[in-house]
Amino acid sequence: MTPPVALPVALPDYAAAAAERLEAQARAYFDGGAADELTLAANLRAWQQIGLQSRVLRPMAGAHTRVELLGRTLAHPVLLAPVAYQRLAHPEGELATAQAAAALQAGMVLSTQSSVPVEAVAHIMRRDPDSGPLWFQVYIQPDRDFTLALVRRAEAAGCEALVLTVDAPVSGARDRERRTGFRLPPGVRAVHLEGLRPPPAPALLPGQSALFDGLLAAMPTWDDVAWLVGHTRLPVLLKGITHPEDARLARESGAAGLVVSNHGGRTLDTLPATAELLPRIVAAADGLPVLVDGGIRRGTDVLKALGLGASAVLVGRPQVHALAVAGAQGVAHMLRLLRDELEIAMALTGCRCLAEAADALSPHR
Ligand SMILES: Cc1cc2nc3c(=O)[nH]c(=O)nc-3n(C[C@H](O)[C@H](O)[C@H](O)COP(=O)(O)O)c2cc1C
Ligand SMILES: CCCCCCC(=O)C(=O)O
Repeated sequence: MTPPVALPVALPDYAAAAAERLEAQARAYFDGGAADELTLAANLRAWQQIGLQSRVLRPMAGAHTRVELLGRTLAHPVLLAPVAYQRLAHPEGELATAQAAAALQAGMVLSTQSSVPVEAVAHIMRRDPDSGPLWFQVYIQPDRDFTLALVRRAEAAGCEALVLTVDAPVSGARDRERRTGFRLPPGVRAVHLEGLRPPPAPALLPGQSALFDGLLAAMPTWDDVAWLVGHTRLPVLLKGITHPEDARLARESGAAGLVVSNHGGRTLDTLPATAELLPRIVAAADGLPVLVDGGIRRGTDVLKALGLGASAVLVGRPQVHALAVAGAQGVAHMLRLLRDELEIAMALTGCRCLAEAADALSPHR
């Protein structure tokens, strides 16, 4: 007899089921972190270690999960983080993810390194009048004109914000990927970067570093943030902020919001967990909306993040796990699970709206 197929009932179930389906290289790419993966593990653990406080007998009729973000009312505070190359997980890739995001009214941030073009993803999101916003994640390329042309495509497609990722001028030491010899298979590519020519390799003088004087010489600085803000009508959020002083510089450069992120533990290993970093960044942001990602796997994690001052959260890996297991339906189910868990957590903490989330945190945490 065939054993019954266990239906995922929580996000970790999708991670386990995806691990059985994905080939070793894709799994290393999606699940891996940098080096010893200490930050990757810390992200998960830190949310778990924050306690909540229950409240009883509160009237909950009319309670809701709505939040205000960049001038829009969102049905709930969960967005899909930019995750590159989703066609590695499922043939429909980001198109399936967009279908799910639209159905579950979740905002979606499309990666510069998406395996499906922004126009096609925007078309899917637009078909649903209740869909959440589509934002476009930008990696500034050495060729600034190329970057700007990509920004124009995102604007024309109807994206409502740009998310400039600033924490990955270079890939982290991705040991897991290297152990499997990770390579993109034929047919999966960064479609937005087609036609981008790598800059000519500079002739290095003796003693110069191929990283600092080669690759990084054309990488963005704070001046480029101001440049991007000045060249688009869209709000620009900076993703990858972990230091309060960088939060201040981001405000000065014209950022409309921040994402506290350590790239899901994929860049600098031993960075603290985002749950630990969040309160100081919220304080330094001085009213700018602050989003957070990294290790969000439970509705209770979402409530804790909002309790610590985040305006919304993003989930990364869970979307590709669910995509690998059941395509668009899987991603929609994963989002539904997270939202249901958030509502349960709010009910049990007596939290009628997310503006009250701070009261849900345990004073003993
Ligand atoms: C496979 C994978 C690809 C990613 N690609 C991008 C990307 O293209 N751009 C970006 O800004 N962040 C990227 N990230 C980072 C996510 O946006 C997000 O910060 C991180 O996944 C959040 O942690 P979580 O996976 O624990 O939810 C990627 C993460 C993963 C796991
Ligand atoms: C130089 C870093 C490029 C990484 C592109 C995709 C990504 O952000 C990730 O895999 O993580």
